[in-house]
Amino acid sequence: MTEEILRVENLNKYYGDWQALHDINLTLHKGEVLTLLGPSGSGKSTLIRCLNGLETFSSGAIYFKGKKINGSSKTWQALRQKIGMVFQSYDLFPNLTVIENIMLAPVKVQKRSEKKVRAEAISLLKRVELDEYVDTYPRELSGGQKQRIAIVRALALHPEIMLFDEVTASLDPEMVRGVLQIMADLAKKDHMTMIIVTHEMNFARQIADQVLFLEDGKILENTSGKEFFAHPQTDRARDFLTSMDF
Ligand SMILES: Nc1ncnc2c1ncn2[C@@H]1O[C@H](COP(=O)(O)OP(=O)(O)OP(=O)(O)O)[C@@H](O)[C@H]1O
Repeated sequence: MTEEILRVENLNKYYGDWQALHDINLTLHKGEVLTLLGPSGSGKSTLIRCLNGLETFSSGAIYFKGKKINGSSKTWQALRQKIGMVFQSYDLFPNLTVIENIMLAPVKVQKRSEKKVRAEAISLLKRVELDEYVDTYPRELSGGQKQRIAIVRALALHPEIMLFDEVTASLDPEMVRGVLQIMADLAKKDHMTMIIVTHEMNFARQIADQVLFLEDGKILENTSGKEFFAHPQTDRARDFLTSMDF
């Protein structure tokens, strides 16, 4: 069995009196890809944000490589370098160039050698075919390019797990494929451990080792990708797949 990277036990999350997540349990091993699927408002973003400390949770526990995460901000600060996150909105710093965006945290936070970080950033940019934009500002890039840079920026921190929250949702259709291809490459070639929230069902089917299907903050199905797409067990999941034209 490969190493356990992340385990969530009985996680509950309230916004005020209202419960957004109910008793969430999941386990993810090194190199596995988990996709979080479910209708709008089912709690996918809330869950992924709890996993990197952007949201607090009300009860339950999260373990990173077997170690329980205590909720202190210091613990999260250290952990966040191991947990790469890419959002729907690219969140690049507008006043920094592409290379400055990528190098900022590895140099300033991780205190790694500037020369090495730069060389690595350039090789990552080559990989996503954007090395000619090293000194460009984000405003001069397309949405798809910005999203590829956001992925590179997260990878430059050498994360042990990558979280992707609807990273193609605001992209023009012709930009989507390039971004999904990079994510597929990370899974297949780098064996990156990943959690992906996506509405791209064909992509999810290709990439998911594990699927969690959420509705109203509850896990209705937790199964292999193969099983979920071939034989969804619940009417809700079948309806969802139909509504996604799948
Ligand atoms: N900060 C907040 N305060 C109160 N309620 C919130 C907050 N954030 C999210 N919610 C509610 O929690 C529920 C789950 O939202 P969440 O964004 O996690 O769903 P989702 O599955 O990611 O949806 P989508 O696919 O539309 O992004 C929704 O009903 C939402 O309105």
